[in-house]
Amino acid sequence: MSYLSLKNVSYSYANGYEAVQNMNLDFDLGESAAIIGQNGAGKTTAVKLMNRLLIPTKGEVLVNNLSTKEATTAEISKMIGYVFQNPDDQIFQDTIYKEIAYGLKNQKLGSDVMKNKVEAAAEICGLKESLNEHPYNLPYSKRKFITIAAVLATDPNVIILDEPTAGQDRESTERLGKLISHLANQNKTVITITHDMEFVVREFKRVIVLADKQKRRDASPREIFWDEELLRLSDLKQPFICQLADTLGYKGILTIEELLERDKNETYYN
Ligand SMILES: Nc1ncnc2c1ncn2[C@@H]1O[C@H](COP(=O)(O)OP(=O)(O)OP(=O)(O)O)[C@@H](O)[C@H]1O
Repeated sequence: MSYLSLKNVSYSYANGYEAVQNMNLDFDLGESAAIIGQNGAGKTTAVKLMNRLLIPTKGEVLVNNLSTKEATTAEISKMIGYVFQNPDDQIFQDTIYKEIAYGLKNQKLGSDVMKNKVEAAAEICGLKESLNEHPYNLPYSKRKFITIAAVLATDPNVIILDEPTAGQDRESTERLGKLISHLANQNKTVITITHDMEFVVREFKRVIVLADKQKRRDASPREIFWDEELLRLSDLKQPFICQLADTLGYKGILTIEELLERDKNETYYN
């Protein structure tokens, strides 16, 4: 039994527009995945169904065997943390400390325990030195880490990140990669929506492609990024290294190391 399951899930918005159609997905604990797809494919709608921000119109979402139709939002958000695409939709406290601590308020923790949890989440997000600052004193890229820290502090088993690399420089993108590995080592599940294909190749072993409201494929990055028909039908592009390898006539390459190795062997044998 998977920890998180979408079973034949469809969702229509109030205006009648169906954004997710008959979707089936399963996630075990410790299993991370990237969700990719064109704008409007239904990615954000799908993840909002996972944490009960939306409730399926048809089908069922089960979290640890509990249907989101029967659970409260508070029950589900203890298990599934969601980091919004835009941090400014999530930040409303006047210090970073208070922002990270906010989700812990109902847990009736002693102030020392609370402080330890806030500091641990801040540390991993590179914010430990800024806890007394106003969130808006920090640039957008760091504000995104404030919202990640606020979710991590509540210690959910599943963390959903919506476009985490958007607006991030290389250093912050590397920090995100380390964070995802760290969470996987703690048996957490990280589900990341992204348009950043290089990030997908570096950080994920499982990729889910959504197109036109539906799941098109759920496979490894190599299978996804060398499935030319899938990419064409889903209007997706290969990562740059795959494109370069393709131009050189090498199929199935995913990383620069693999490309250099293949090129060395070809040169050697020729
Ligand atoms: N509140 C809403 N009411 C009606 N339609 C909506 C609403 N929110 C989203 N949609 C529509 O549902 C479809 C799927 O939107 P969704 O945000 O899930 O796509 P997405 O794959 O996350 O896209 P993006 O990459 O642009 O964030 C889009 O056509 C969008 O316009």
